[in-house]
Amino acid sequence: MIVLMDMQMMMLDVIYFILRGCLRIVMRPRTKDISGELVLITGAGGGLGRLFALQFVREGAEVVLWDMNAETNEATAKLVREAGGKAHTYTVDVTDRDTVYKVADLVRKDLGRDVTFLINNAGVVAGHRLLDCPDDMVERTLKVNCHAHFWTVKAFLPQMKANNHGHIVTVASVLGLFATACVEDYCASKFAAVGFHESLTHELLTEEECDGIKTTLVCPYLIDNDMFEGCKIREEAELFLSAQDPVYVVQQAMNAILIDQPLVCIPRLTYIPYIAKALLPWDANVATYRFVGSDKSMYPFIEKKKTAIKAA
Ligand SMILES: NC(=O)C1=CN([C@@H]2O[C@H](COP(=O)(O)OP(=O)(O)OC[C@H]3O[C@@H](n4cnc5c(N)ncnc54)[C@H](OP(=O)(O)O)[C@@H]3O)[C@@H](O)[C@H]2O)C=CC1
Ligand SMILES: CC1=C(/C=C/C(C)=C/C=C/C(C)=C/C=O)C(C)(C)CCC1
Repeated sequence: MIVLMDMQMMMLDVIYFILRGCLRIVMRPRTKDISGELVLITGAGGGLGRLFALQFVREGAEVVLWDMNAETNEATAKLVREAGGKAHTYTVDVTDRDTVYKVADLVRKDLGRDVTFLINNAGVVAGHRLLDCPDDMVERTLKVNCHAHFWTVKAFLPQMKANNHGHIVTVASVLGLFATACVEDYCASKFAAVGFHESLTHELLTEEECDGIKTTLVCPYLIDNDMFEGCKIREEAELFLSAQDPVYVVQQAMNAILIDQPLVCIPRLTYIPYIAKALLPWDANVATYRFVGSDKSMYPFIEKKKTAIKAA
């Protein structure tokens, strides 16, 4: 009897959330006010990290910038200050667990307050085919794109839990939802980051005293910057799915964060291959990947990397 009542409640919930999801497509929910929040961004010296810093400051937040490159990190801080915001820089290699914990304590001591938003954005890719990829590069990708998320979340979640307030953002990739050839290190690390993020989200949902801590998984498609320079799908397909403007990607991610959206794929078209992967037979997916030229999309990227290494 109880199971039937539970099932009825569950079905009502499912219908309610589907309808709410549809309504949200046409009517944007109210955004939350993040003025005064303390936002920590990893990989803040780079493309998306820097843009995230500027967007958060525009929304009235204060930013803590972590990057292993002190120079580029300072350059981000300078831009933030020129925009009228407050920025605090720390040189941190996020793969170094002890440093992450030590600097997390230092941030709390220096600023006298808790980090409320954590943006796990730092990311790398080896850019070699599997058999040409040095082992230490494989390890580095997994450490930066996945392991580091464990260390930063373990460092800041206790403060968020104590206040029942916070937001954890994982910048993953569409390559954490479906894969393509020749980026094994990257896909493995991003699939792992997605798994970590989802499990963490479920853990927070099961703990009542954590209902004030939100999570957002950001999965962008190829971005028009240096990281995957050369990556290309079939020309005709590029008319529908081109490399994304980094500013647009960060704006879309911010929109999702501000309405506590759990997952955002950028652009929206990339939800289709994600769903198709689960629904279609493997070979049917392979046929579509071949048709749009995504099976060999990394070849020119890897060639470019090789040429750059030879030239250096
Ligand atoms: N570019 C793309 O096409 C896409 C990127 N993404 C993801 O978006 C995120 C941001 O990428 P994007 O801005 O394009 O890349 P960038 O290379 O421009 O930025 C990444 C930043 O992370 C820093 N970083 C790397 N390793 C560490 C480390 N161990 N500790 C601290 N900081 C580190 C880099 O420093 P340094 O410059 O010194 O190496 C750099 O400043 C990444 O997670 C990436 O995987 C997702 C989808 C597409
Ligand atoms: C595999 C695949 C595609 C191509 C994906 C590519 C080329 C993604 C590149 C993403 C990058 C570089 C992400 C970085 O984090 C399409 C065209 C969507 C069609 C469906 C399958």
